[in-house]
Amino acid sequence: MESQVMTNPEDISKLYRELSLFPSLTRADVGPVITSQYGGKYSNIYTEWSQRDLERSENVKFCRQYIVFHDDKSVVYSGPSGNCTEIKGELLSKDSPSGDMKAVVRESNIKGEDKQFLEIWSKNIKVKSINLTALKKHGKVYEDDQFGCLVWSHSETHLLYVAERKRLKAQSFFQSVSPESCSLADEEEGVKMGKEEETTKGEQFVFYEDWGETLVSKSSPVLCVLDIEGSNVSVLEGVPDNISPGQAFWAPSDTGVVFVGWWHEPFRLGLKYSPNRRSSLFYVDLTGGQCEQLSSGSSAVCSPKLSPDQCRIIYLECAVYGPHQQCSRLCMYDWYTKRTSVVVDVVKRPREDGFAGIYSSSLSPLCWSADSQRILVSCPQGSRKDLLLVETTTGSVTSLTSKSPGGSWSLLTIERDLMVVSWSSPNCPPSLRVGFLPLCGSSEEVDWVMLEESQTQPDIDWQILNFTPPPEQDNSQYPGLDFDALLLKPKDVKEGVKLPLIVTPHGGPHSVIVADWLLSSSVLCRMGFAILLVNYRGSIGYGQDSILSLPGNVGTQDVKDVQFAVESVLRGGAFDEQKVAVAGGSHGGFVACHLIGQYPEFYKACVARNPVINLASMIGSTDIPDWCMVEAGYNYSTDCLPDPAVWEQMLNMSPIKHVRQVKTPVLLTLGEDDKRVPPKQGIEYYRALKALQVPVRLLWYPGNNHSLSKVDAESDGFMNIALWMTQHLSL
Ligand SMILES: CC(=O)N[C@@H](C)C(=O)N[C@@H](C)C(=O)O
Repeated sequence: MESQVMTNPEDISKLYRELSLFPSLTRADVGPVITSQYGGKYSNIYTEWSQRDLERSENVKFCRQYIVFHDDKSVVYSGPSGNCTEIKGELLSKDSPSGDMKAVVRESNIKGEDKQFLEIWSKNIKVKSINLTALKKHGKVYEDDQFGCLVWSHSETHLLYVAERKRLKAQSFFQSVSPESCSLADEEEGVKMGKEEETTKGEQFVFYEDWGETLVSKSSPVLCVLDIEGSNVSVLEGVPDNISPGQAFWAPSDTGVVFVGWWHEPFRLGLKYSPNRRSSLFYVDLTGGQCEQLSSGSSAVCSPKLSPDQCRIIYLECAVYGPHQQCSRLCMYDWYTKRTSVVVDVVKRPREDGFAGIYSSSLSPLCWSADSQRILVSCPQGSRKDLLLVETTTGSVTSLTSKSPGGSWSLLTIERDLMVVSWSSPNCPPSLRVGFLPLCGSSEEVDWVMLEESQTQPDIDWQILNFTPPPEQDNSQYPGLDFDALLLKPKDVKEGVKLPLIVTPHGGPHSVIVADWLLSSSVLCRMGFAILLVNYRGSIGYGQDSILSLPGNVGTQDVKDVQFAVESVLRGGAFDEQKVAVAGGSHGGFVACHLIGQYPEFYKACVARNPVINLASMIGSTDIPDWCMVEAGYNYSTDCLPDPAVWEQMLNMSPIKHVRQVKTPVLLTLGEDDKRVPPKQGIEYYRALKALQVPVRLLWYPGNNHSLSKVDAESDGFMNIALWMTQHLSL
């Protein structure tokens, strides 16, 4: 049969290089309203983008500003102001509320040592640069999305951030005290500060727990405040010792600080992709150091945001343990009445109007309407990501984008009702758009204005397919659930050509693939493959029942859904059933390895990134042992001890159980530093396949964690995957 797939490595790498140029939006801030001398009103919009730089093997961050003239209801004129500028060394940055100042946390390597500085900029002057490393009030500043923040007080006199708690310098019992033992830089700083650094003996090899995948060496965060005038940093007192604080902001009138506190006793569990960790909202008073718990303490909360009128805090809440990502509750705490209300509850099944619930672990940095009555949330609704508008008094939810072209809408910010969003789809890289929020009660559509267009890829065709599982595969506890898949295929297919098909189940398993710009899928599609991305039952975005239907059924329900979707698509006749491959990462790798074990003749090539191979052996080494038990159908508690019956069940549900049947050549891509699904999982599969003489190739990426997303690992991984597919599908 004739093939139209690109097979030459030079051509493939050229195509990858071309499509990897498209940047993604990571942040936008709207500046204050300025009235021009002619009476026109405008605001500057600051945006940050991220782009792969294959030459430098790194992701580069750059910014670009735009000017938007408006009349508070609609955009009158807009355009870029100046070109892009690369941002280097900035860990965090934030303009003050008035827009007059900017704070930056910067890391700089001075004489071979990394130092952190907190800078204050005003007009064209860096007015302060405080050497946080030399101050030794705390360890490294947290720059991550989980705990990190950099927040101006309402008065613009103080800054709040999170850093690692200060640890005494550990020394050997046999350390001889000599001037050479401390570095010159330390000595100079010690002299400047007028004090010697305190040390402790016998603590050198003490184990410090951390918060797991992507949060390695983040163990005991503390809240820190800079008094800008006095250049004085203090670590806030009053936060309970058994709590790790983060996501902090200033309380109304700057009387104290509100934060999320995660309990870390009896031990820490991984937080990444895991918003189901016991946590609460807290308030710590600045004067007395008194700490008050604002939410129940029996749930998991995240992403609190204060309303513009400083009266209410909106936040997300879900159950502790259970599926790692679930349908969230949107809750509101009234600062003055101290009452909490549930604005939007968990949705079990999608409603008539299409609303399927809130699936998010972070609201955008600003998400309130100017009247402090409404909230904007961008989250998956089935296989698309929509912008939802929530009325906080009634809890009514309307979609601002469901009637717009399919794709993915992500809210970057909203300020004085001017929304800044990123939109993309499988054949269109991210574009930047702005639009005004319609007035309360109005059914007007948003008039989106494009600030930065992107290049549509006319050669890529995509659609969302819906599947109803056959009656024998219906879930008796959660009957009548269906699921979706995204299908990408080359637009122009020559007469008589049947396309090879790559099947991709996502990870999680409680996550989803939305109709977004997906680099590797778009390159594979441009090479000539069709790609089927399956949102099997258990994915988020389809109601809580769908999520709950999977735990206890992994390795069967998810696997059968994917196989059903593939076989249904093949029946259409457009694809070559002798050229079907499967590729997935993490739980997606678990599903992929199950598929080649359970359907040994079906798949001609398999790729698995950091796959879950054996739940029973993973539980002792992952940062999320609870996940292994929950997905195997058990409840988890921190005092669970090994139980042979549970281990047997976990083994029976794992892909390793079916390895003897495997015939498909397998490419494994593993991250040496993966804390989530440790690479020993992949090695277990590799050894079994070797013993069974099944073709297997293992790629080992040092310095990479679970996502294998460093630019060199990602690009090398892509090339190897593409060539593995072309080789084993005999293209
Ligand atoms: C909750 C979680 O991290 N689960 C992993 C086993 C997983 O499947 N991760 C997904 C998100 C991935 O694609 O890496």
